[in-house]
Amino acid sequence: MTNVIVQPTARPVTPLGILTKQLEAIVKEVKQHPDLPGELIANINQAWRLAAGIDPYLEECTTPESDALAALAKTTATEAWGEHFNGGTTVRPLEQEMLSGHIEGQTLKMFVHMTKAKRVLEIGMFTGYSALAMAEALPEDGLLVACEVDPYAAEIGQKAFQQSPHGGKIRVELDAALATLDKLAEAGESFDLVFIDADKKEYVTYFHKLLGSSLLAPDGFICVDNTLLQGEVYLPAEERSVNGEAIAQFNHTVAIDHRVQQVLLPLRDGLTIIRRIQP
Ligand SMILES: C[S@@+](CC[C@H](N)C(=O)[O-])C[C@H]1O[C@@H](n2cnc3c(N)ncnc32)[C@H](O)[C@@H]1O
Repeated sequence: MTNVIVQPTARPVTPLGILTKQLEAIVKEVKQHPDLPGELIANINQAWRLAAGIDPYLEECTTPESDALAALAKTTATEAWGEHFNGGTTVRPLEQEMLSGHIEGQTLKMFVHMTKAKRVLEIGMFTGYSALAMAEALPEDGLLVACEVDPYAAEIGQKAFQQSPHGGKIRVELDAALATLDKLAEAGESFDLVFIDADKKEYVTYFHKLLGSSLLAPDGFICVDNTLLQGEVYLPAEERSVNGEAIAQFNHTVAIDHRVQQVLLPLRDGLTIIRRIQP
């Protein structure tokens, strides 16, 4: 019996990925109707090509990931996550699509370089891809504290960290993120860069805890993943999932908070960058 299955293709989990898949289906359908106006068919084809070409082009023009990151992405993609949850191996329903990946990993790594961060906090580590990507940009005496509640995912990450010269900069906190944040705040720990990527329903609480404690350094930045939530945040509210509603409320909370400035980048499933402008 094996607990590993090969899943080479992840399902689309970004607005662009979903749009591309839908356009692809429309292109196929249109091919069955040669009686449609030629200009309409050409426009639909062009729309599909424009959408489908973006992600491969970003991959092509971005610095390749390290061997350690590539191996970790491959390991994560071949785990039988559905079976693991059904069999009780993982405490949460996890899936390969949770991994941030090449472009977002290199973006976060670049942010660590740009901010010259020495202490990074990640809330939601999964198998450690984004943690390792950011750790690769930390100085030798830098530290990344990674919060994860699932022991199985965390173990995969820790094994991968041992294979990287940068893994020694990562400390894993295995517990519910809110408990870890309280513990870190009580210890007076502080971080130059925080990456939020755990439970969408807790994002608002993470945000308030970071700003209301020592956790976010005075000049610190917060990066928040999935702030487009597959487009649900700008599509009609009655069509939203629980996570879509949680992210819509998070985005609104940040937008009206006068202590911060923020920008929502349409990278992958949406990445918001926040900086504190007053205590
Ligand atoms: C989207 S994944 C993180 C992906 C990771 N940052 C990456 O780029 O590969 C979210 C992770 O957060 C973890 N998580 C969810 N809720 C949590 C909580 N309350 N406390 C700690 N971890 C949590 C999940 O177990 C999951 O591994």
